[in-house]
Amino acid sequence: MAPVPSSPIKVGHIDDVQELRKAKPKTIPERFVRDMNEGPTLAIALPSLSDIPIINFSRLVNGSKDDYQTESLQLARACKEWGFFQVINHGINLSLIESIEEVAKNFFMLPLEEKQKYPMAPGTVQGYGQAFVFSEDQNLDWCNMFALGIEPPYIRNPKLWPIKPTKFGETVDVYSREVRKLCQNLLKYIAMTLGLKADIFEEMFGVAVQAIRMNYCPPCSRHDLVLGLSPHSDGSALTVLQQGNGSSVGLQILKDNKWAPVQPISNALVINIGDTLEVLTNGKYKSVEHRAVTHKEKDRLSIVTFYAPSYEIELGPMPELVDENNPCNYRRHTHREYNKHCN
Ligand SMILES: O=C(O)CCC(=O)C(=O)O
Ligand SMILES: [Fe+2]
Repeated sequence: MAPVPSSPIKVGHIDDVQELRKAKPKTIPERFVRDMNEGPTLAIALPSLSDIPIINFSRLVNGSKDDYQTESLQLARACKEWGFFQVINHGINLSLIESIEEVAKNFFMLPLEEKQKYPMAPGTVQGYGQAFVFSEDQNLDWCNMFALGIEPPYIRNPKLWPIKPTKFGETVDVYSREVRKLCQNLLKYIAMTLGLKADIFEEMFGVAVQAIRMNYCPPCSRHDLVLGLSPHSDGSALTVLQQGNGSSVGLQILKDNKWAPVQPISNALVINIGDTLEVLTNGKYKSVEHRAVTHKEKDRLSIVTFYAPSYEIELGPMPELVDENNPCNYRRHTHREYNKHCN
């Protein structure tokens, strides 16, 4: 997570979107209104469920040699051509998937005063509010967010850990430990698809940085005018995204310069390659832009884990992936340096 900026910044008035929704304003406040004609359009031939690669994790871990090879090829294709995939049989207990969703939803349903006990200070990324608002004239997303630093322990801010719902902290901790293991394992299989030794990333990353963000987008009567989450790519190495059961279809990823919706698969997790892995792989694996749209009647919850190397590690394309046919495409930087500019 980005360090706290040293000078205070002015972000202007930020409406809480759940409160706005309750107040049913006749028009959407201007700061939320986006120019939907700007940028890429929605894909006409929408991808079907099977288009965005699905990785059966248990076949990578416990499958026969053939299973492993098929799945591993699929994983390589996903990282190269899509930057996104959905992982099934990931080994995280269904009850934990349900519990994190329940505590997240219950948190967002608390009265505003309760949630505001954990405010996200302007320019910072932990607590309740809207992340990435850095100026008074910036557009806002139709989304409430709650974010916490998880690992290493020094990025935790105990004052921002809610005491309600009662099981919140405990559930976030248990869930985050499981997701951390999944990230470490996925990175092993990803390394092997590149012909690298399995623990290359683990050795390189030091004590990896991990953060969780919960996004809640209430329905919006003018969903054609607002965005749940602006287009961005993630600064992480890997991102693990859990889409709420019964939530509206909101995530869209950029594919061939068109927005392609990701159809949720029950109990699956969506994984995407972040900027850090794109740099390390010298651009072989892609960090793809994505956004979230809102729905007229349905709300949407997503629970997102960002997994990245320690802030102190210097990052650049791995020498194994640079040669005369693949010249170095990125300059070296530390993860901390990178986080000053983006997330
Ligand atoms: O809510 C989603 O589907 C997208 C979340 C996301 O991209 C993020 O939090 O970085
Ligand atoms: Fe993202």
